[in-house]
Amino acid sequence: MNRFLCLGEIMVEMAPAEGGLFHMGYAGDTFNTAWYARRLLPDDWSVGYGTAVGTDQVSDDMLGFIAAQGIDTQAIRRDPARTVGLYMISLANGERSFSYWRGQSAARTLGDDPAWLDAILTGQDVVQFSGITLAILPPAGRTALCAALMRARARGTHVAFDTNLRPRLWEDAKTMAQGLLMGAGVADTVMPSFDEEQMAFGDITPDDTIARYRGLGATCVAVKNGAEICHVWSKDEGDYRYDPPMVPKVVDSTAAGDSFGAGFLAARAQGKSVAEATGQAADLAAKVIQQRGALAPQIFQKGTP
Ligand SMILES: O=C(O)C(=O)C[C@H](O)[C@H](O)CO
Repeated sequence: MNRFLCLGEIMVEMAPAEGGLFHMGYAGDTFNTAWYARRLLPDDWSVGYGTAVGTDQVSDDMLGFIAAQGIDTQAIRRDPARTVGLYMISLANGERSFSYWRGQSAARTLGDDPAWLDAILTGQDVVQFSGITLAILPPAGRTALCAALMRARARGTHVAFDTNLRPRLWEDAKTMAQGLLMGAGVADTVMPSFDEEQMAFGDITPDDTIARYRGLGATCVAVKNGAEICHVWSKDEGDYRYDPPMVPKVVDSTAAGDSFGAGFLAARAQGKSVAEATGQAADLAAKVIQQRGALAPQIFQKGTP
């Protein structure tokens, strides 16, 4: 069995629905990636999620939901002193903004126990984490998590980092930039978004973004760029450019990057080329942003995209 693990925080999600109502679900950037990866990878891959939740009813319900999605819960620690976080999506013309209630969530303790981290990371073929995974941790937790990922990488795990910038979750812009560099520094594959890299590092072109992460040791960098051309570089295949399909109407951009990451990593994990991986990633993201909420089961109903 091959093993794919995503690490971070899953929250209760309140997504706007018709008639001023909200639909309650469960989501979180790295969990969304796990959820899409589960639908893309064949059965000889296990897809797991690594996090910490509480021991209360909502944490039990969340675990039940995760397991029901076919996602392995063995890497989920229970913390009786804490519970899970919550976020609400607000939409304006298809662009989303988030309000969070996650200050004391159990997932903030993800980096607290290096022995537990080593145990859950051992034997994983691919491990994905994000800028949000790091942002929610205290400084010592960030360092401990990156050190554990570095040890896993040395044992042969492919580590993937989605930079996913959320300035409000970081202490300040300087700490955020340092955190992103630390995360990228332990990763084989880095998946940044160009607009965020411009904001955090003042990049002029996607090639600046690629150069920075290559310099930190990445072997593959896929720069997402909304509706614009996606620039990808890999050590084995060199430069690749992909012009994403036109999306007639963006309904909700939530999880665009998360689903792109799932499409890209699932294809690469199965030995597909950068071109195939980018095509699968961009096609999936294009479908996801035409649906409300982070997880869109309806797009899989008539077969795999
Ligand atoms: O913003 C976050 O922390 C989330 O995980 C909420 C969303 O699901 C995520 O941002 C979508 O990418």
